[in-house]
Amino acid sequence: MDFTRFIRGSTPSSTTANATHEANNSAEGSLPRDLLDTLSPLLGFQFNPLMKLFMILYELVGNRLGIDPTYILTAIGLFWAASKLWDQLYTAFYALVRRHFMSSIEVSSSDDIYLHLMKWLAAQPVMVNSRLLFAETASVGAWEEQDDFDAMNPRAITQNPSGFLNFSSEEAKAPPRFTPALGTHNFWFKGRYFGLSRRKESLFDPSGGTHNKPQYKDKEKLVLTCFGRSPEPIKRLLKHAKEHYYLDHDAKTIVRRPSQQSVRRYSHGPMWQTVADRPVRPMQTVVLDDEQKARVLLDMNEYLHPATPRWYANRGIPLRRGYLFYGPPGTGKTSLSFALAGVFGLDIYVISLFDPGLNEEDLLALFTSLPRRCVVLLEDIDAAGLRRSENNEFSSPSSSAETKEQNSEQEQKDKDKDQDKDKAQGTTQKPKKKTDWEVTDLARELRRVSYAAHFDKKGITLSGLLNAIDGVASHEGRVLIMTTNKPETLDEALIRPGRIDLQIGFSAATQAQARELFVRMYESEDAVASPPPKFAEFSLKDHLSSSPLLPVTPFSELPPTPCSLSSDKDGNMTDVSGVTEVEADDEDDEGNDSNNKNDDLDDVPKSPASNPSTKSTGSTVTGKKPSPLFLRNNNNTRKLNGSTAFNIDNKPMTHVELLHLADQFGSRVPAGQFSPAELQGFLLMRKKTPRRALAEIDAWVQGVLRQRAGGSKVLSLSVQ
Ligand SMILES: Nc1ncnc2c1ncn2[C@@H]1O[C@H](COP(=O)(O)OP(=O)(O)OP(=O)(O)O)[C@@H](O)[C@H]1O
Repeated sequence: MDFTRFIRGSTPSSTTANATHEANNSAEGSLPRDLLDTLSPLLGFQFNPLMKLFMILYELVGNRLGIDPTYILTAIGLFWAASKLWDQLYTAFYALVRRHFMSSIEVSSSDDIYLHLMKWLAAQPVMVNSRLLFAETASVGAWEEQDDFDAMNPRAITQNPSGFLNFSSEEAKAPPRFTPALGTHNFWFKGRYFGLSRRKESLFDPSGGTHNKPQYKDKEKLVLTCFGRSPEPIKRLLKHAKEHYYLDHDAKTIVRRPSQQSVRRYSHGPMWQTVADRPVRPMQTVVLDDEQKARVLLDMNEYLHPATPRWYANRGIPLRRGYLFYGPPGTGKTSLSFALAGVFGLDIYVISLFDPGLNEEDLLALFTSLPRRCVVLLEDIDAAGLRRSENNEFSSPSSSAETKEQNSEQEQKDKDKDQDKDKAQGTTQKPKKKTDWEVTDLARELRRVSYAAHFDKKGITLSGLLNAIDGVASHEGRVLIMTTNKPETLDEALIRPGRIDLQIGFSAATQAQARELFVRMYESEDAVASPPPKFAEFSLKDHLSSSPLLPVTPFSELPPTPCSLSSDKDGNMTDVSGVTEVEADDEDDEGNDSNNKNDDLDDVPKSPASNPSTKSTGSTVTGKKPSPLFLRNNNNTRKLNGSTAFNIDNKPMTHVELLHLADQFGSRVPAGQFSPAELQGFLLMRKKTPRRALAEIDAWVQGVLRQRAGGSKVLSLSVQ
């Protein structure tokens, strides 16, 4: 349609003039000057700079190209309509194809699979080279940094002129992580074409999260599609991404804790969030009586065996296992929990009963959402103060009379303190007027208010905890570990058999344990860096054959392992694979070539139970010999038994010498006086100077004992 003619004809005021102009225009190439002139005052175009510009362009195109601009406008309009039509058709066609010939899987950002996929996608070259990317600051954990450092990555740490390490520019050097941006992407994987759509949606959070105001929260979703009526290729892709994610997790223990309250309750997000993945703690690094270690290891292994659930079910026993680790602070309760999780390749789920955002329903929901096999760690269970109240009802201090007692006790103490102060100042005991407020009064009042708030708080009661642990709706399959410094304060209901099946006691270090800590601190790096021990390292043929629970697993079916645990005909457990200890006996150490496995086997000391030189004292073993079990693998044993020198503090030292120093160190530490954590602290301050540690241990022991006798809880610089 010729718009110029149409408009021209529709403007009556200019009909006559048009006739003349038309003749001129036809001579000049039909320029629509008249049209514009006519329309401008009518539509007020002359006031609109944009329209003015448009008119100039309109004229220009017409004059220069000799084409009627109306044709161009018409063509653009048609193109636009065609593209819209194409869009509609494409969407309809794609929806049809998707419904009948494609498969898709959606992944929510609140799920772990999302993390797996994102990590995998970020490592795909096709994605990295994509034009639509999302950049994120990649957080580097302490252990990854170590890997970087080992690999001599250019990001290696710099030193400042004074020779000290300097990390100021470290963050700046960290490269960001690129993932596909919001929108649609396509990629090939193993010969298949996949579509990936990353979308964002807003969810209403009535809890208000941190600001306590209802708000919308963004949540992401990934949709993976592929051609074909089976989603199998996508499932394979997800499996691959998961394997990729856990590639280096074999040597890691993942630590999780409850997610934020708002995520758990309102966003339908995950109940647990990962807070750390740390290197597996090798079992041999936990210094503990071998018998105790073996007991818990064997028990846990039996419990986690795939045949166990049926055995339990057939007998109507709930599939749950609980351990109580008790003992003074710093004796290795948490360390053993982590080492156990590492041995069995389980994640650790840590719950703090002090978490103000945790109530009984949450606790139950958390236990219900645990994976099939995992370790649940409830630390310092005594400090939560869960016990029955006087009328025999289960309650926490928040609702018990105990707290009230504590409150009034404290008030009484405050009053006594005031009186003492008065006495010391020689002032007479004048009754104070109600208006004479002092700082102590204010403090007392504040405490009263905080106690009142504590009372109001809906905390976790003992019955709530018991219900979560082994109520009818409670999760089965988990291993529950409770740790406590004061087992005697626990309610017997909490630790009755069925809830706690095994109790492991920890105590201050014996001399043998002090010696072992010394060896571990200074042994060569090669010896320390043994592969993370898995359960399969312990061959349990003999044990299993006597077990009522499990079918005998043929020895050959167990994966090849660097060390094995077995029991002799008397039931004493010994190491039969080369996980051998180094004899404390110098004669044996010197000049003995222990590469011969038979020699190693001969060297294996008997378990404390069968060894007359050692004596079991409940939680610890006294005696000279260090732990024979779980100590180190064949290679390390070879190194340790040999007289090969390794460098420590740039000075050569043979293992024989190290063991000799360790013996002396152990004999100078009084048994049962220091926790392994304290000894570790002392050694860490001298972590590269074993000879200095030996020279200073006596002074340290005397200094600490003296300070303890003086009631001091802090160590002076001279003692440290
Ligand atoms: N038996 C042990 N063997 C090896 N290291 C130990 C042992 N006990 C303590 N440590 C060291 O001491 C530190 C504290 O240990 P851990 O946290 O396991 O003690 P804990 O008994 O759980 O203490 P708490 O009761 O205060 O929680 C850790 O660094 C650990 O390596």
